[in-house]
Amino acid sequence: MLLALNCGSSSVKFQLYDAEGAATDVGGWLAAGAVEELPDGLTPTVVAHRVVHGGAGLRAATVIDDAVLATIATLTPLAPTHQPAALAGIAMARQRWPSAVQVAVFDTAFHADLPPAAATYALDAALAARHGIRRYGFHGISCRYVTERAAALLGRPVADLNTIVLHLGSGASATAVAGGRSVDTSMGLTPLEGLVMATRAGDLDPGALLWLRQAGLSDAQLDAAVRTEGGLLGMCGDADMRAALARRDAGDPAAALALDVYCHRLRKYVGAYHAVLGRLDAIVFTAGVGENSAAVRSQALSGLTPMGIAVDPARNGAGAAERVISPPGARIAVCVIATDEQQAIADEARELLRGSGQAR
Ligand SMILES: Nc1ncnc2c1ncn2[C@@H]1O[C@H](COP(=O)(O)OP(=O)(O)O)[C@@H](O)[C@H]1O
Ligand SMILES: CC(=O)OP(=O)(O)O
Ligand SMILES: [Mg+2]
Repeated sequence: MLLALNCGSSSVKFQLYDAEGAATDVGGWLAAGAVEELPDGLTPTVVAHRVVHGGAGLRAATVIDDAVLATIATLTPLAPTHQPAALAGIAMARQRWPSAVQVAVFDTAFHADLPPAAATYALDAALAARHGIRRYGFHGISCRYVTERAAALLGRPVADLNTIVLHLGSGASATAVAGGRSVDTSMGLTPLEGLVMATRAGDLDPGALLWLRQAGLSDAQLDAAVRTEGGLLGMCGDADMRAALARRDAGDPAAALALDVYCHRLRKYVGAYHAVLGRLDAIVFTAGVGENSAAVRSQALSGLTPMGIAVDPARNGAGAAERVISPPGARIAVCVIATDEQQAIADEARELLRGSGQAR
């Protein structure tokens, strides 16, 4: 039995898989931090954990030993919303199932081979190297999974497909995937860069932080401004997209502006990544907002018909978990694909253990 554990910023998602790799009926989610409340009676032989940041040292899924654990812990300052939850999950699992193999599966791994032109920040090279400042990228577990599912849906090999993945959950990111490889992604050194998120600001002039520091904000206040009190929450008072949409539809101008900023940022990344890829075959919407909000999907891609990108209003309404929502015959397929990070974590762990002969 393999237990996949996804200790996230807003929840703990878990799923148990049998020896054949099929999901059992033991699975669900708990509130963030409630990892101790996993059901009794579980006896996994493998526990596979989602770890958001692997840094430069952990570039692929790996069995967790003390050295790996120490490396994961050193990356906490670069992902303070996520890394402590993963460490707590690993500590709990090691204590509760001491003979199980613990595996870490990294959000950064899918982006480990980003082209240098996309991974490098234009800083003093020695400074950047000394402090490990480069683009790592996140949501890679989800990106890889939905890219493969989209290729299957469209009946084309992953290797032939150029895709933009829009993972829109609490955290949100855009990724350009060329033939199954990540070639650019909007999150960077940390999961703060890029799109507008529930409470994270995303792209910001670094001068704004310097200016706010000049104005007397403390380190903790600067952190809050961009990580926990920005994004949708900061602009309109609601972090939850459903609430923001309801407020906009009821005529709240702050919510309307927040939605406009959110969708404008998305549209800008779609255009940028179309240029990065040259030829674009598919755009994939996934995660809580991407899977469930027809309003965000249509607003984000509005006005792009001259680029061959359109959403069919009838298809954009509720429908199958994996479906095409562009008009029939469109040059660029727009898809909705429900992500399944637990399944992807389980698959990657099983692949690793099969390779090292530890599968069971
Ligand atoms: N029907 C919906 N319409 C709009 N947003 C939705 C809907 N359902 C869920 N969401 C949004 O999805 C987000 C959470 O996405 P999810 O992928 O579960 O996040 P995470 O795993 O990062 O915590 C929340 O902001 C929530 O408002
Ligand atoms: C990396 C990241 O931001 O993850 P999440 O969207 O689950 O917060
Ligand atoms: Mg998530």
